[in-house]
Amino acid sequence: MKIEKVEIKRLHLPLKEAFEASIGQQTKRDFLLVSVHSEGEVGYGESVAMPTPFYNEETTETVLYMLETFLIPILLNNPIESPEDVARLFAPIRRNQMAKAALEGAVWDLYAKQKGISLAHALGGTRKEIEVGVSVGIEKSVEEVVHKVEGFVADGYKKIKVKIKPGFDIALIEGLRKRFGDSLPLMADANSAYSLDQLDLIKELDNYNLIMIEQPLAHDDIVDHARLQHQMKTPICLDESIHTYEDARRAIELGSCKIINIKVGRVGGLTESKKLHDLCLAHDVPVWCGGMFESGVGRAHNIAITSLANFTIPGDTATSSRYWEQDIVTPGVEFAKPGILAVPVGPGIGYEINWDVVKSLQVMEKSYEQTNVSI
Ligand SMILES: O=C(O)CCC(=O)C1=CC=C[C@@H](O)[C@@H]1C(=O)O
Ligand SMILES: [Mg+2]
Repeated sequence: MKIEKVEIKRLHLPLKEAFEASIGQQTKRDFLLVSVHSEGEVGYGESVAMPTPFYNEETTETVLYMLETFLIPILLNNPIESPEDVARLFAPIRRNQMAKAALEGAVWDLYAKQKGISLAHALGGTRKEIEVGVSVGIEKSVEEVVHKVEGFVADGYKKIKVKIKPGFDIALIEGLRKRFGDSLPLMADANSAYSLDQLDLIKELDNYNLIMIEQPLAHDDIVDHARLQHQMKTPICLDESIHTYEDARRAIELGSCKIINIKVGRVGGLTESKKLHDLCLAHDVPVWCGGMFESGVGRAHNIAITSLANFTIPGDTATSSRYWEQDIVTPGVEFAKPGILAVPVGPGIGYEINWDVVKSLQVMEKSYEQTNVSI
């Protein structure tokens, strides 16, 4: 397959309401929609980097820079047989996982469309439906979060993830358990807001039957997490600490976690996500698909990867209407049954782009064709 052209559109997509976590507040997505063209077919991918480097080191601007300067020229100048070749071509470039994933995801979609199969099928997925969880931000009071969760439970979401930070943690979890009882599938995500100095406080969370605690300690740590996991019965789940298959291998070996959140962008794409999935399966470590407030394009990629067998925990693959007044795909990503999304069976991502919506959100557009630049 020869990639003839790559297009990038930068879009500003406002969230229905602000979302707060310990790392700051989000009010809109500022992201890149990437299209790759070959032999009349077009594949789509999405950059999930945030505009600010508070979740990880990448931003919308760094992704744009890496795409233009290195990744797109490499792709345009090297014919590929399959999407796995893209990961191999990008391997000499260190990190910049979200930039790599945006382009690699578009090639996976293109590849599946050329073969006339769904992206899920191309990835080796077997599920026809996936269970869906929802991520709930920090609010001004425990009551406000409880109220939000009431709505999501009524919608049928299969897992509730609440954001915690020091000062908004134990009372919140206690309030939720009081209101919904012990059977509510509940977890907490700290986005690295704690250190081992707060060990006693973190250990208190063991009393609330949480499915897991996501990334309680530093974003670049696996050693302290291992210390913590050895002293807690609640499974620790790693998010920010895992960027590659090798990171996961080391974390599993150390006992730093019992669950891994696979975010396709954070680990550099679908090929690496698949490898990570297989590694975790071999070690009896369940995985789930985390979200980055994706538009329908990124959401469709997340649904496809979640169709693999070891994605046994509902992911943050909420519906389009959870975050957007109008998504950029049509139809929007919505439940087939409460809490359940159908895995699309049409070619590629299985959703069409709504170009009128894209046009209304677009703040920049660029196109790249074969050059003589060699990297
Ligand atoms: O996309 C979703 O629904 C989940 C969003 C979400 O919880 C997160 C996205 C990005 C950074 C964090 O705030 C958080 C996470 O860490 O998982
Ligand atoms: Mg997280």
